[in-house]
Amino acid sequence: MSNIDDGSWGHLADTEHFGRKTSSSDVRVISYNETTHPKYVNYTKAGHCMIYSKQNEKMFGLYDTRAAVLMQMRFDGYIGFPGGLIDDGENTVSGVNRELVEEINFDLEKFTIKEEHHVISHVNEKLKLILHFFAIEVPLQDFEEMEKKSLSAHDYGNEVMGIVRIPLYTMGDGFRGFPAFLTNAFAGNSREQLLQSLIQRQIMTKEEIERALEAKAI
Ligand SMILES: O=c1[nH]cnc2c1ncn2[C@@H]1O[C@H](COP(=O)(O)OP(=O)(O)O)[C@@H](O)[C@H]1O
Ligand SMILES: [Mn+2]
Ligand SMILES: [Mn+2]
Ligand SMILES: [Mn+2]
Repeated sequence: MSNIDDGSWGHLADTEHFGRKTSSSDVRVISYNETTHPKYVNYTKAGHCMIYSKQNEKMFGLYDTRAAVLMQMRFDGYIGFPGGLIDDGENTVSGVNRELVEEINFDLEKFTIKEEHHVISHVNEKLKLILHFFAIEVPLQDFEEMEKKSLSAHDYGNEVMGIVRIPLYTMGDGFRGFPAFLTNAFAGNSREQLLQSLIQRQIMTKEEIERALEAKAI
């Protein structure tokens, strides 16, 4: 008998409310250095990172793969990026690097997330939560190495239920592939972070993203 109905959150209780779905109206873009303003000193900060490797392979000889992009199936059933809550007093990028080591066994000897990898930050006034987002491009060989190493990450099998690559192509029926992927439940504002960075890192055009968002299963 599963224990989901005992209502307890255990040690998760102090952060579980951050995981609840919020409407996009509660979240607005904020500049990275604005987040260092004293009024945000009591806000909880989180940082997540998109690791990707551009590639021009054709899937089944038909569909442009564009890039290998790493996301994860989380313990809460949402899809999200590796990363997490920055500890009190912890430097933001140090916190992101720590979370990447915990969650995907990131090799800090090879790559470290720096402020130059920053893509966008959002603030959720309601939750008093700031969500920093980074993206780092790596060679495909290193990307594949990371995927393998992620299986022996400390949080593999608890916070992280596995990693996924994202299908960035749209198949013949106009829906399966990327549009179908976007119908998943996403953690925090990770869906927005994904779309923003695909455009910013020139993996997809704004028009392609809009088409994917409008596509309907037939
Ligand atoms: O990929 C993401 N992008 C943006 N926000 C996320 C992502 N994953 C989770 N979040 C939000 O940030 C909060 C903390 O992230 P996470 O659950 O990864 O922390 P942890 O790894 O330290 O436990 C989550 O409760 C959720 O609201
Ligand atoms: Mn954490
Ligand atoms: Mn974590
Ligand atoms: Mn996490």
